[in-house]
Amino acid sequence: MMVYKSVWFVLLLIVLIFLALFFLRVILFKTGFIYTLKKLWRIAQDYFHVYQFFKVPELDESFKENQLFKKVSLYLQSLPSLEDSDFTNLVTSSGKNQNDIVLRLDPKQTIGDEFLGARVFWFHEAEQTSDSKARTFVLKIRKADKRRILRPYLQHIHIVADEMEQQGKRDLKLYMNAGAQSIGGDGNVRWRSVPFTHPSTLDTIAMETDLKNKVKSDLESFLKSKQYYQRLGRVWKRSFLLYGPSGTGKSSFVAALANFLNYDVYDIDLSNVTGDSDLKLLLLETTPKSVVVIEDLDRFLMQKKSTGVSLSGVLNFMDGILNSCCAEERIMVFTMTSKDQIDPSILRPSRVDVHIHFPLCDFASFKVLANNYLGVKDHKLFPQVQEIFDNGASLSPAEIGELMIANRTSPTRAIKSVISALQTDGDGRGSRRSGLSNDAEELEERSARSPLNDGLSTVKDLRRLYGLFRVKSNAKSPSFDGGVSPRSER
Ligand SMILES: Nc1ncnc2c1ncn2[C@@H]1O[C@H](COP(=O)(O)OP(=O)(O)OP(=O)(O)O)[C@@H](O)[C@H]1O
Ligand SMILES: [Mg+2]
Repeated sequence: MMVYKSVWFVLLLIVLIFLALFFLRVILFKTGFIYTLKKLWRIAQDYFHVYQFFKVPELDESFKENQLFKKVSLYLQSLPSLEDSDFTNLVTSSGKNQNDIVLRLDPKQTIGDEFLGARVFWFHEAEQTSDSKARTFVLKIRKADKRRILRPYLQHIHIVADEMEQQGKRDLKLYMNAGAQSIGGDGNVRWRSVPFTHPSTLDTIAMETDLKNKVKSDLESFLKSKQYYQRLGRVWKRSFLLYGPSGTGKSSFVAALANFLNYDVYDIDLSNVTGDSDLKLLLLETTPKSVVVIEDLDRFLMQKKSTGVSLSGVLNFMDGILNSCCAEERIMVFTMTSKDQIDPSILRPSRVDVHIHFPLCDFASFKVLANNYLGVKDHKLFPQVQEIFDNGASLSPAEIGELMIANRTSPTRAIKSVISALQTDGDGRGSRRSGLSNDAEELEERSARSPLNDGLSTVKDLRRLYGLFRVKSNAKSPSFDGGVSPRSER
């Protein structure tokens, strides 16, 4: 009887021990008791170390964006400790894909990072100035580790951030020059920015395939040629002159360039520039890896009223002589309707590296548009469309695109509306093919033209309805007026 009782007692004891262990495990692992112990241990360790603090402000002393701040911001997003920390901010990406959720360091948050066996910390410091945007990242690093790891750690941040940029994880920005009135000593900057979300890509631009491939390989070789440019003592920039009638895709091409390269865009409005030195300062305040654009340069140069920017100011700007600012890659783009009345010095060889002509739509471009807008690769009406194009009739891609959008529910109706618009409005402006020429060497021209047709048409209705197409000047884009013979263009 006694043995029987003690067996029961032992069994009960074992069950109790198991239960106790089970509850202890739950308490230790599920309640964060261990985590708290670890944290206390780390705080105790930190207490006995001497730390140094390195600040990375968002703006430098001349209120220019600090590139290191951008890189640190990107780098911190990649840290697993940000995801694992007690709390952090979830924000929607301000970039192209607004459905993306990204993690952002909270102003009250400190996160750790490990590098070469050393532990470093990052936190935010928001400075309360008149400009509420003044933010600073602070790197906290043990004094004993500083000499060993600081430099390699900063290099590591550069490498990781550059990789992330190349993978398109950087949110691109569109900068616009704010005008003289907003530049002051109180921290106001020359450039204002908004997220750059233009969806245009080189694939969605309708242009000759050969030309597109040449542009792509030109850009790729530009990206790889840092040493080459340095050896030649030349500014590491590439410049493009885009010319062609309104609505042929020049601005869309600029956006496509930025998306292709993953570069920010600086859009210079010359009417907001007070003078040549202001223009230089604007260029000085652009950041590397950017596309700097001046739109409608011909219109500006031919304007009667003076804006303070001289031709030589523009030429210096185009040459990017400010080597100090342009040591790193920049793409410059100038757009214009036509090169005909432009001062020859602007077109001098080597001033602008690549000239690209944006013509009115031809059949090949039409097919790209039909694919983009209607999802149609082939259609029974295509031969008819081709014949009309072959006879010289043409419209701008913007006009054709609008017709397709308006009739997008029925591809057949859309193509028919394009056919009828080409027959009534296709005024033979499409007599020049697109071309890319290095140092102003032009591609051949086509001479097919067709008579101008008067009368109200869908395209004209569209023009009136949307007011989409800016009529720049009668001399430069006569075909939009309908009253001037297309032969007088060019
Ligand atoms: N070559 C093209 N490929 C694809 N879409 C185009 C093309 N050209 C124009 N479009 C469409 O037409 C619209 C207007 O084009 P965009 O603003 O790029 O023309 P633009 O040449 O800059 O005109 P402007 O000289 O009036 O500024 C855009 O919505 C664009 O999508
Ligand atoms: Mg444009």
